Amino acid sequence: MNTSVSIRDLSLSFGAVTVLKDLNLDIADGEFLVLLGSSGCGKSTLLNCIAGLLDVSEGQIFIKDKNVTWEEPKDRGIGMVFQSYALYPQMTVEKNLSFGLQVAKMPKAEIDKRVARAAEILQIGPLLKRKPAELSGGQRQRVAIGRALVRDVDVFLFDEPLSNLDAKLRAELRVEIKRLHQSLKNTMIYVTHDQIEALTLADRIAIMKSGVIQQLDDPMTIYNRPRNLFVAGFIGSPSMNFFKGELKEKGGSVVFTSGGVDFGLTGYQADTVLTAGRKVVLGARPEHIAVDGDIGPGEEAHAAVVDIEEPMGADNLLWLKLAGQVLSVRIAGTRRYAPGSQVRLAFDMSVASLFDAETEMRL
Ligand SMILES: Nc1ncnc2c1ncn2[C@@H]1O[C@H](COP(=O)(O)OP(=O)(O)OP(=O)(O)O)[C@@H](O)[C@H]1O
Repeated sequence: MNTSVSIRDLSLSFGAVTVLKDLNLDIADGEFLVLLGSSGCGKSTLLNCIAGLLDVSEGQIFIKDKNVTWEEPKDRGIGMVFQSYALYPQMTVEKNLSFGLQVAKMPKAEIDKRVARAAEILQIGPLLKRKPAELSGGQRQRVAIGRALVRDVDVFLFDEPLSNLDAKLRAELRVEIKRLHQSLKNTMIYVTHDQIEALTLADRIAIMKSGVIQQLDDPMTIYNRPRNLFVAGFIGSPSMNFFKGELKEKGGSVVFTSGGVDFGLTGYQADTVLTAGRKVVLGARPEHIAVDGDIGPGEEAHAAVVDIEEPMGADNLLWLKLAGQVLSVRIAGTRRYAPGSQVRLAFDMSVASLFDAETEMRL
């Protein structure tokens, strides 16, 4: 791979607290990489190390094959977009865009060209004479992106750029950022705790927990083949269903058993040999369980009872009881079930996940 950013054995501690430990990560030229994790997992710290806003304790950072570990932020070829916009309040939008270039003594004609191009790409031309206070949150964030854009950087760094916006605007700007990446093809590293942003924007997602990357893969692999229980539970809304149980021998093959109910594992794509006696957790996403009429001929089905339903327009989320456990199943919004209804359920094991109960790793 043609590497744009390379992080080697990076560690960072604040006093006695180690936030990042021996972290390695290669980001390809033109890639959209999302750092995803809950609050405090170290994703902003990692981004700030790449930006040069924090000194690393150990390790090295390369951008375009150049060791930038101890370079000033301005010399790294990066542009950063923050959650808080960080615009100069007393300057017009135009001045906010051009100021950095003027300080760098760029010729006026070139500055004008770049500002005009950024304004066109981000559709902020009519706002150039306004000050930040006269803009909406979404417009301010466009200006903040424009400020990185005019600098013509190799790598864009985004730190939760959409967090301060309301849900509708967030969805709109998410699409714009994706469009921006498709047209510019720059390397982009994007920090978020929002799994929808991660799944929709990323070429690859690095999911972090306690300063350690848990899985680095394309969104569909992360969604369909989570490496461990943490990733499986973090990605997906509504969450994946988890059943505690164990593997057992039945009629010459290994099945999963839980609460006295046996589930055949036909179609399961195991990474390791499945051995009877092992304590495991079965994970099944709500849309990977078929109900009644959706069950194919000859498919193994189990009796369950509807507890409640949550109609959401396009989808209906059924909460059911099976083998003494509660699970959720997503069906079409037009299909309705009264509480107490008896239904049949079939699990699609080809897209299910099995985890070792002790190590929590995928089997
Ligand atoms: N200057 C600092 N001094 C001490 N600890 C810090 C400092 N900055 C961050 N930390 C700690 O480092 C850990 C990682 O912080 P970081 O901001 O990278 O997390 P994050 O995943 O980006 O979370 P958030 O989404 O809340 O910003 C946290 O436990 C935080 O308390």
